[in-house]
Amino acid sequence: LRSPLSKIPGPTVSKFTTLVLKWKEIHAQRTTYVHQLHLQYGPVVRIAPNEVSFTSWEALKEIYCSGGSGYDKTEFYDLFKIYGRRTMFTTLDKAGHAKRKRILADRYANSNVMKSASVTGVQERSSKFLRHCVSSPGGVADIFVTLHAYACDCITHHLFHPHGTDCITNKDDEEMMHQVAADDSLQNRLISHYVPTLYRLFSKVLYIFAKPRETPLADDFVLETSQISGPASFTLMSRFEEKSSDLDYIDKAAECLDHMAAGIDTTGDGLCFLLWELSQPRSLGFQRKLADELHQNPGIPLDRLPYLDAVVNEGLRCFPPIPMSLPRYVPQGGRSVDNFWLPEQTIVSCQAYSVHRLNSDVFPDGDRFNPDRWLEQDGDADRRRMQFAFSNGGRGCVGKHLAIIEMKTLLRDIYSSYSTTPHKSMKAEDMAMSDQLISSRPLSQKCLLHFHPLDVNSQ
Ligand code: HEM
Repeated sequence: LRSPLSKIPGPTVSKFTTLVLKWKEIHAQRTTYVHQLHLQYGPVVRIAPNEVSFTSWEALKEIYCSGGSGYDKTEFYDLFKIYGRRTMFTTLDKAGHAKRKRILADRYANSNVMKSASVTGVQERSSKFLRHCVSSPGGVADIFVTLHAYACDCITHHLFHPHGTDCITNKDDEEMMHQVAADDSLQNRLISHYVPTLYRLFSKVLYIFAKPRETPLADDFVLETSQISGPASFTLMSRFEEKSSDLDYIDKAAECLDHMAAGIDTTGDGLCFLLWELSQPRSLGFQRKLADELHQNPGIPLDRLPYLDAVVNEGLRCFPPIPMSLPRYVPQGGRSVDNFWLPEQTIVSCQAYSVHRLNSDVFPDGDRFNPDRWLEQDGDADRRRMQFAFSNGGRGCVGKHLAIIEMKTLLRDIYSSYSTTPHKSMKAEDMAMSDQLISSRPLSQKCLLHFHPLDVNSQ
């Protein structure tokens, strides 16, 4: 009550306990709970005794960009350690993170991602995705699963080519991909994080009710594949061969598995929500505009298609695959964020879902899917800096360029030749957002779409 945080708006319960927030987390509803609090209390909300959530650009810049990579991460990221090791994603402090990033970032730079061998690999996998969907019985495909397969094939291509997966057609690879993507360990992992002693004592009992994360097939795949020499020169593995003295064998495998996990659900679910939205009757006009742009510009490079760019940006704005808070600690000495003084070690964060919907000066009518907003010259710079789907600053997504190429290639392939509509069995609730540990997926874990061939001549 006497903490400097007592002046921050928020529900009374936040002054006394973290229990309500934890309850919402365990029930996969953290993002919508925090969003409701922002709607009620404004851009700065105390969500727990030692935790504050923000939505403004000033706060976002301070927390994630100050000093280059913003404030240090909290122990929440310990939950994502792999083989007991810290990866670039799970390194908490600035110095450790910068050291690891110097080794890895090169292979995710746009100039490397855009190399012909890299782009051709994505293109082949996108064509395979489309062939698979349109040859499904009645032209109806469950894109939720197939998009994960596509994303897995693309990321493993970038990590290991020519030893990547073929989840779209190979059942064993698909099963391995499921272990990484269909993760139902939310409750188990949160309990291990919040009550570690209890967890150690009762983990066997807990196992019956809440499964831990187990990925034996993916572990084997990565441990084996990351030892094969002679990978293609654009891959992360080839970078590891160049820098072989900097990381040991387990560290390299941990990074690879981490990038697989980071690249499957995010790109897969982001595309899933976007294709679902484009298929709705309310969005068919946007789908038509996209198809028109693609027909009028055959063979034009992906980065010169403004409507395609607008559709991808609007998809990521409305349905950010990581919609929830990215927690950081206020550094030593405390800081002022959005005009509130916060003592050191206060947990602060922004969540993309709220940043994208509540800054109405930048995104008017923020709940509405409207790609056209990205075509307006006015406010363009503000919109792009508030695009928080990949986070911002030095700890923003390293896989951003790869993810964007995957998304644009697939959208171009689909809407150049097909239109999509939802299957009649699908309901809006099926596609409600279900929070996982850090990302969010469609509640029903299925998304059935009809693929209708376009009559190109009548266009
Ligand atoms: C649409 C797709 C994607 C979205 C929306 C996305 C989003 C994000 C976000 C929000 C972060 C910051 C997380 C945090 O601070 O806690 C992040 C970090 C990261 N992402 Fe992505 N991501 C996507 C695809 C990918 C892909 C394809 C890869 C493959 C390598 C990848 C690898 C990573 C890694 C390694 C980090 C940690 C970066 C660091 O700490 O420096 N992501 N991503």
